[in-house]
Amino acid sequence: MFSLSSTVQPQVTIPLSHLINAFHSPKNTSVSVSGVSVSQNQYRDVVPEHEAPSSEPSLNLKDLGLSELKIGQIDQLVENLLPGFCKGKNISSHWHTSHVSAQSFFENKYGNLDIFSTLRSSCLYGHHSRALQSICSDLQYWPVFIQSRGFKTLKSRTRRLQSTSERLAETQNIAPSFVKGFLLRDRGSDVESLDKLMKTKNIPEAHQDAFKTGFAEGFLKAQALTQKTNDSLRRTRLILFILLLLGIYGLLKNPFLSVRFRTTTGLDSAVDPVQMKNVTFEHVKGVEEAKQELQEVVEFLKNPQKFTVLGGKLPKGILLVGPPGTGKTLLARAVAGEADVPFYYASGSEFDEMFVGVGASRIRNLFREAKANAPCVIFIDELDSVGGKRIESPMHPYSRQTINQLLAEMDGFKPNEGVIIIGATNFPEALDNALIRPGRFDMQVTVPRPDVKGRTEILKWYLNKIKFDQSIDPEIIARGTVGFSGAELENLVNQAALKAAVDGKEMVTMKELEFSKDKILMGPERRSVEIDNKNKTITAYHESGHAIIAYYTKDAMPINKATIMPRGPTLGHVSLLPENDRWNETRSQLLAQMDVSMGGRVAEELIFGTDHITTGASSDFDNATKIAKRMVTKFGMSEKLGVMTYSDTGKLSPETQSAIEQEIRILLRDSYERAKHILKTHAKEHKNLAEALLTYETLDAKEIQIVLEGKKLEVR
Ligand SMILES: Nc1ncnc2c1ncn2[C@@H]1O[C@H](COP(=O)(O)OP(=O)(O)OP(=O)(O)O)[C@@H](O)[C@H]1O
Ligand SMILES: [Zn+2]
Repeated sequence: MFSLSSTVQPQVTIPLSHLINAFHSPKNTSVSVSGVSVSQNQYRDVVPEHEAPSSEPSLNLKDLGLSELKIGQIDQLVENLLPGFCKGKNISSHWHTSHVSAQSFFENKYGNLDIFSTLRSSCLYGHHSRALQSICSDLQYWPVFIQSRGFKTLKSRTRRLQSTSERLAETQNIAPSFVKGFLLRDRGSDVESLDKLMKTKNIPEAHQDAFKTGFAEGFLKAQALTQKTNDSLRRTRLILFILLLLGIYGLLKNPFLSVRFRTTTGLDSAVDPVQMKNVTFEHVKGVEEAKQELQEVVEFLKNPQKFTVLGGKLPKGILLVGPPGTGKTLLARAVAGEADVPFYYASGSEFDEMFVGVGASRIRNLFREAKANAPCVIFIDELDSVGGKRIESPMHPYSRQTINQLLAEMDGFKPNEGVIIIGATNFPEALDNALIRPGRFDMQVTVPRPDVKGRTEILKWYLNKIKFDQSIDPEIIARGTVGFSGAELENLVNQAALKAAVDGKEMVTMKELEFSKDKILMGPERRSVEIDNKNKTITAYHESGHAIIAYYTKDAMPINKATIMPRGPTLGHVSLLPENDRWNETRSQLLAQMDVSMGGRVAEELIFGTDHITTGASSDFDNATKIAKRMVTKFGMSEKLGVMTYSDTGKLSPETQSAIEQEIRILLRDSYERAKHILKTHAKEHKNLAEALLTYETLDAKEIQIVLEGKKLEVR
């Protein structure tokens, strides 16, 4: 409230807002003060049509008894109130006031904002802060600036809202344009909906103000939250974008995507050739036939012209087929070494990666480099892993790409272009037929396990590389290592040398050779394993069971050694060795092998009873089942199924599958019965041999024979 102290009027106390409203109330379409009519727009904002007149009764000067005020007096009045306010400042001398109710008073402040912000400007507020302040402190209402913390009245709350809207307005200066637009959008509808909301909620008059305050505060909080969310959203987007860029950069740098050969052993030489000068046919022993067949390839590589003049066509691709460790890779290196040409090594299993197309691209790289360095040898080891039968299945839609690329490359150069491709595989039957047709890998060279003669040569070759006792006869060792491959023989000599070194010996003797042979046949000794007597006894009778069956079955392989020393994964072992190389095996030999395998379980059942049989026979049954299955499905040794072979039993009809299983079951059952019969017949020998094993732990063929003949063994 403020008091008009001028002489013009008796002491009247009215709120400034009422005064302001009175100047502009609709009733006073023209303010006739001292007879001067003043057009309405000089004193009030044009109230937009859509704004409904406010509900609050408006006051007019007459009601306030101020109708006789003259215009000069009003200016004088304002001058007293706000000195300098009207003089010389480009501040209009009329007040903008709202004609809507007090509820929307503060949002109309935007229209008045320039007034209030000017008021706030230092020229007025700064210089006149004392005058304005002193006046308004009487007025109890500081138009905009003083937040009175006294009791809350309707107006004061409105003022707070006003100051709140001021804060909102302030943010306009710092908020980005879209936030400005949001803040500045017509708030009228908010307020109206607020009115409506209060009406629908029947909020009592006394609480409406609190409701509005709460609304405004909530709105402001929401604004602040939105601002914060927007900021964090922007930061997150920025971080994700940077990560994406880094990820793309990393992928492009990834060696897989660069589709170059990786620098792992074996593949980089596929692109960078290796000269094999130091490997010749001299280094390959025991495979004379293979060496013969490859000799002509060496001639061609040494002198391709000789072949082109004659018009002869050399094979583009040579396939080396044989079991693991028989010297296929060695032979390919020897061909390149003999011809003194670059050697490109690639392992089939490393061509294909998880990325589609990498395999085909690596093959293209390989052939491109080789052609540039012709004459040369390309060696692809494990050819079956890249040239395997093409799997027509949705699971492997790209398995054909690499092999098709290989076929295309092989067709892509002429036979006498000076590039020889040598492939090696242990499983020729797994190769795609398109690979082995004429014009591709059309020359096949078998690299078998060496025979006793070949083994003797290989043993001599490697023994000559170490210090060994001259009393050693390589042939004896060769006889005792039937079925060994070149790699196993090399390993045997190497292990013997290590054993001699560990024992501090000067040279390798027969003992070390035997030790390493057992190691290769039965696995490394596990002396540290503590086996209790009960388990030792079971193992002794189990292994003796195998030995007895082997000893008393005509076509079984001779026993080499029996031991209850834990070796590798087993607690005991009986090793058998054919007396000479077996190029083929007869039905009775296969049946004998099955019976020997059954000997362990049968022994446990006969000695300890069916309730005490152990799991120790699982690998024996695997072995026997494998032999029986090959007899029925591969070797045509089943009367019922005849000579038909069944390669992929998974694709057979259920009837055929059950017929095959039936036949296998019969073979195994008969084998079990045969073994039971032998062990029942030789129960005494079985017991003697088990006790000897418990005493001596390991018995060789001779010692086993002595025990089974009922003789005494010398004390060791
Ligand atoms: N006939 C052999 N004469 C001499 N050494 C041999 C012979 N066979 C194998 N070796 C030795 O065994 C090692 C392995 O042989 P190589 O890698 O050539 O066999 P592979 O048939 O290629 O085996 P895989 O089929 O597993 O690749 C050779 O480095 C060599 O020392
Ligand atoms: Zn066994």
